[in-house]
Amino acid sequence: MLLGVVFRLGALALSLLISVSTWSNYIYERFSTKSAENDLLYDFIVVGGGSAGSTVAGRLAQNGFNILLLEAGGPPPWWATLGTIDIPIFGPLWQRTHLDWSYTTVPQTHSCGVFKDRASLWPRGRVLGGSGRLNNMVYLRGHEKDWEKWGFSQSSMLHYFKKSELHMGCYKYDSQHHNSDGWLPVSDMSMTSGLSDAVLSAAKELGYFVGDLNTMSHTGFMEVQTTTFNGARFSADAAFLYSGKLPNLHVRTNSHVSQVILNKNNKAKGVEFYNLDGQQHYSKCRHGVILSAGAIGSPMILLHSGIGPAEHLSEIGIPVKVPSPLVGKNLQDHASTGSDLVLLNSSLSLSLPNLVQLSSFWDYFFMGKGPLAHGGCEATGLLHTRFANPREDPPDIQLLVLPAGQSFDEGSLLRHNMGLQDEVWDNYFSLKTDTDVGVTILVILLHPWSHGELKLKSANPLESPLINPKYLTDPRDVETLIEGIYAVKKFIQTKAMAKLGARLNPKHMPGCEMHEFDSHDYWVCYVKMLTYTVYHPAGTCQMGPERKAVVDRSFR
Ligand SMILES: Cc1cc2nc3c(=O)[nH]c(=O)nc-3n(C[C@H](O)[C@H](O)[C@H](O)COP(=O)(O)OP(=O)(O)OC[C@H]3O[C@@H](n4cnc5c(N)ncnc54)[C@H](O)[C@@H]3O)c2cc1C
Repeated sequence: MLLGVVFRLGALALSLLISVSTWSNYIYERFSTKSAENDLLYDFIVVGGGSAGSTVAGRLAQNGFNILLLEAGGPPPWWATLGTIDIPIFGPLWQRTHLDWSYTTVPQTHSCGVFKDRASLWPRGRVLGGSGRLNNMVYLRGHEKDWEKWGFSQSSMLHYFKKSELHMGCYKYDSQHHNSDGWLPVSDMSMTSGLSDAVLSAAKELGYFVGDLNTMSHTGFMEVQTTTFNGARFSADAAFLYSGKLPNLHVRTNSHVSQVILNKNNKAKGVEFYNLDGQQHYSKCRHGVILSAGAIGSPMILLHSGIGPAEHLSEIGIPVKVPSPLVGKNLQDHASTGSDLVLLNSSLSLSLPNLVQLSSFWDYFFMGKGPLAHGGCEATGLLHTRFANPREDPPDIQLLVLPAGQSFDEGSLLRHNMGLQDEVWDNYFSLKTDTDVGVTILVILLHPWSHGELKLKSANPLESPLINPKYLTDPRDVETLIEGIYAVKKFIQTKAMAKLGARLNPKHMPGCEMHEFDSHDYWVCYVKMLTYTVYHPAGTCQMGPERKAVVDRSFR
């Protein structure tokens, strides 16, 4: 209880710091003199300075192009120079602050039953570095079968992964798959709780491959690799925007792009954007506008530019310039389930008491390790369930091992970040004895059959859109998640996990009391109640050869 209060006070102090920084940022942007972009002609305008935009802007600038990067959020706040924003374990603290777009989906009909209004809260970074400044930093490349399905070879993808990588972990001498002179640091965990060791031993017991999954050809398990340096978060802006001297790269923050300006032949010739003070600006480009505003921001900009499904645009009063029926469609997210599903009777070295100790701050700031350097996830696995063919299909389930669950912070922050109903917190997550430790082997659906959509609410470019992921509307997704839960059950029956006293959380998920615990019907109900996002929305600017697709295979 006391620790919960300490954690809450800490969170409050940080929120105050964030508010002060918002205002100082505003005052700086409002009153400082800016160069007049209106008069400049850039080679490319890159919209969105997140993981993708920072990379593409940095690379193009490195190749001599004159680049304008426009980011709606601010630069990392001034207190970030103290290193606070990059402390891995603090990631969840920045959600629902001004660094986050704080989206909420529409109520879900087949999922998310335990969340307020049956909605899923979707954090997305609104700051230079984008969602890479809020994320869990797990570095896991796509599987070769995924790339093949999209028509890219593993070898060409490997070339680019290696090019960007500065591998500092135990695989740095594996030059076939890793590289040590790129710009993006990839490190091993500097601290684990003991859970990943048990899970990896259990994986061996069960006959899974245990080793490097970033070769892109394996299924099996590994301890996670993270985009960190010396224990601290290293987002793409840090890697690609500041790593070289790039005078031809102009980064402009607090600039919300509302639309792409098209010439009479429908060729992009520039963008319209708004500053914090609501002033409208324009910038022009010679070769093109690159939209990298994320799976929410990019389709929004297209729709506001009059590029999208004609009927939807007419409905909200935006003149149709280029009918493109799939803009905003095909929304896919990795749905997941299983938080606090496993109970241990042994304590782990990552716990709230360890986190708030002075020695943890010492370890982090002076040694680059300790509980503060923990990004939340420790080990991961890629599996084929009985619904996927290992010879032809990519893995359909990912397991992500977290030595914590919703109950970790005693209800102070994480449950609010998720929008969990209070009664569900009280009746399921908060009830634990002194000996029980709730941990998570999150079951993640890698290839959802259920596809959703994004639509605009109005013609106001600053208004949040309607986001409907339609989680679990296709029953095959429910069955695949249940197969993942069965895999978790096999793990907790291993000798390695028995040593920690691992067992299934015996409590009924609220709303599923009518089903016999551990029956198939119970799990159907469970996954429909406890459906999490793992924050990977994608697909809203669908790529494809068909004329209907939003972009072609060169992303044009
Ligand atoms: C909490 C969380 C945990 C995650 N954990 C992991 C993980 O461990 N491993 C992993 O690989 N992935 C993880 N992800 C996902 C990963 O961070 C994203 O897939 C990735 O950052 C997406 O990159 P992006 O460039 O497409 O979008 P973003 O990084 O979100 O960047 C988009 C940028 O565009 C800006 N923008 C949006 N609209 C406009 C506009 N109109 N004008 C100007 N700028 C605009 C935004 O402010 C933002 O900076 C996580 C995400 C979250 C939120």
